[in-house]
Amino acid sequence: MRRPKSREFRKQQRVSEEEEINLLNSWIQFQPPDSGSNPMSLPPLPKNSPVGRLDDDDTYSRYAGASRFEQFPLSKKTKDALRESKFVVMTDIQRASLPHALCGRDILGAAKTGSGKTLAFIIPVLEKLHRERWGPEDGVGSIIISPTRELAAQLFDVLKVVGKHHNFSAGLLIGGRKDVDMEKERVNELNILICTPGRLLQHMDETPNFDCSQMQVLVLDEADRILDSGFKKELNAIISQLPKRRQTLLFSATQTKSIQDLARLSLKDPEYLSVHEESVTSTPTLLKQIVMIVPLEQKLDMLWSFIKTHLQSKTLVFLSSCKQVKFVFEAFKKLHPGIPLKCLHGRMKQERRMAIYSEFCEKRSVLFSTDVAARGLDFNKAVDWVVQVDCPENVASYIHRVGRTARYKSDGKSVLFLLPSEIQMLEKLKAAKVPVHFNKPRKELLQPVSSLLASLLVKYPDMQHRAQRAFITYLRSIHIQKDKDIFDVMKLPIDEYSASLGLPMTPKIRFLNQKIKSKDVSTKSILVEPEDSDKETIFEVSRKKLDTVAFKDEETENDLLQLADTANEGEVKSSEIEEIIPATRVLKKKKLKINVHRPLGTRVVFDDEGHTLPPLARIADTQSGKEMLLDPEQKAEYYRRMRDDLKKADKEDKLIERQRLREKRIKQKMKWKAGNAEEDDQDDISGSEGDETVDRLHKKSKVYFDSDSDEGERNEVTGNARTSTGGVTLEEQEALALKLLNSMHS
Ligand SMILES: Nc1ncnc2c1ncn2[C@@H]1O[C@H](COP(=O)(O)OP(=O)(O)OP(=O)(O)O)[C@@H](O)[C@H]1O
Repeated sequence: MRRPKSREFRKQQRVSEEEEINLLNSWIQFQPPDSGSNPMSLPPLPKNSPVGRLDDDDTYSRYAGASRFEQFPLSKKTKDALRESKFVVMTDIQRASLPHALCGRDILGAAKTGSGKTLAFIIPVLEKLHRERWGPEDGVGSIIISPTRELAAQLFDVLKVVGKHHNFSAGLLIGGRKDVDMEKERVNELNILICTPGRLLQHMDETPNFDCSQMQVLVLDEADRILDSGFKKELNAIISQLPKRRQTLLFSATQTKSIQDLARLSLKDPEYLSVHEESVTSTPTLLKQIVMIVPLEQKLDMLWSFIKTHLQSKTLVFLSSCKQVKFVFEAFKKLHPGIPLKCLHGRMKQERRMAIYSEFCEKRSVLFSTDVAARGLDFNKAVDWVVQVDCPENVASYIHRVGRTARYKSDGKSVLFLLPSEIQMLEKLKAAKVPVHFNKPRKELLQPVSSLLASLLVKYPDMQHRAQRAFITYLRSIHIQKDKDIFDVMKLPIDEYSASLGLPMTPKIRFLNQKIKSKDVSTKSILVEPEDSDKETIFEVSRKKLDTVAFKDEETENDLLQLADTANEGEVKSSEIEEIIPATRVLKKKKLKINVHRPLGTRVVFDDEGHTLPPLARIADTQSGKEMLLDPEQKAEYYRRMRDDLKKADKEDKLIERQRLREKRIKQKMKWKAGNAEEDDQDDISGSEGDETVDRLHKKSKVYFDSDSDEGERNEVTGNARTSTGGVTLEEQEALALKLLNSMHS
């Protein structure tokens, strides 16, 4: 009951003060009511002050030429915070948008990445609520929506810095946080919400009495992303619950001009401010952008070589799926490149995601990421390199990814690996005013990694699963791309790619089976067979002799990348690309190694035609006989049972691997205990307790896991309970299979 009264009171108060407030325009000495001062007794107007409402064109033009925050009619609290944070001179987008935003107009703001768009909407939000004398009991006054959690957290940090002298309450509402109940209790007390669309909608749907009917300013950061189809449903639902009378601010480096998109937001006579539209380039001027043609099967070699030759750089690597990120990160980590590696993707727990983000801000390292890190993130301005291993889905995505470096006044570099079949991307970049240098790598610095990966996959069976998943998801990501001019999964050298990940055999790709069957010409056919003399030069982009110019920077000596032809920027012809010499399949050179330590039951068996057979298939073959397989019904039954057996065998393999890991951990624990026991021995000669512990540990090590549990999650069960959970030993498994086959045979 207190709230309506309070709003009513404020309304009356506003009416009575309107003239004065309008004149003062809250630009100095204004104390909000909750600071303890009497709101009715505003300080007198300073003489000759630049007074006047900001919502008339006269006043707008008065401030349009201002270049420093100090010159703007902002509240003292905002000004103080800006000055303390060393924000003195405004950037182009701030200078262009602030006068309009402070007048209460709707804005569509577009400016290059790293050009200060965040302050261009945080300041108007603070000023609007400040002028409205917004207090805790007024509830939600502004909602700022960001497409990703990390970006939302970053915006929250900026808000805390610039709004530190104000008395507003603000909340960060993002998915993946467990304290949603606590949020529900407090969300109505918050004045500024910074949120991701999903979490905001969750509160709108679930939080009792969640009220944003008084909201004044709605901000969409990375507006084109939030308005695109991925967030369509959420955004429509959100908009339907917001008051129509509001100010709406949309910002992005790649702004949408789609009438349909904008219509959904019911903008009122918006100002379209694209401050860099006339600029020669659509990317930051201090950004050096390189494109290299890298065949799919050599991407990891190239990435590995890049990392090894840029150990002093902070590098952000983009891959197209979580599973690729996981695989490349885990595999490279095991190979110890000599620089810390990190990974970031949407499947990680939120706390971990935030921790990785902060760590990467602080330390020189290589961060492998999906597009969760593509937009808005400002890693302390210090990313040296952005490496796009997989081609972005479109030019906008390219611009945002490279925009993680060369922010504000810093410089930066980026490199994009393009497949020969993705050459059309160059045309699109050129059309979008993205200046790229076409480079070829220095082959003497290349360090192939595929054979190392193959060994890794033998040593760590779980890595094989990761590699398979990475393989499939990459192909799927290409398959589902909309832009078929660039992405064509049928042009990919699938077997070679599989081998380059270290996989012994190409995994089955169900979604492509039909297509692949009908594919009679592989991509190899479009590649020209190299002449003998060229056979080793697998990374030559063209056989044409080009004058090569070294890329001049502090890392020139070690630089893997070589500028092929500066005059050739973005103008590589497809005919040249077709001359790329195909790589020899890595596995051909690899010596066959037999791993005697491989766990029982995991040996790969091949049939006469070279196809892999599951462990039990061989037994089936010897036990069954061909006649039985000729009968269709029996055959179907046989296959069904065989499938069940294979599932069991697969579970068994997983179980063994988990057990192996667990035993390894226990051994380590024992070692550690033994170390401690040695120390203890000096005081306690009997040492019996230590022995008991070891014994206990031994007993404990005989555990079975429920193989249906999620990856990484284990449900331990005791030996007695194992049959009830489906845990069986390998011997039992094989005996069962034999029994089954015998019974079928008889
Ligand atoms: N007026 C200013 N003076 C000094 N530094 C500024 C100013 N405005 C912004 N910056 C700094 O510039 C960097 C980039 O700003 P911001 O993150 O707002 O860019 P952006 O345009 O939103 O980029 P993106 O398009 O990638 O989201 C930040 O580190 C920010 O602190």
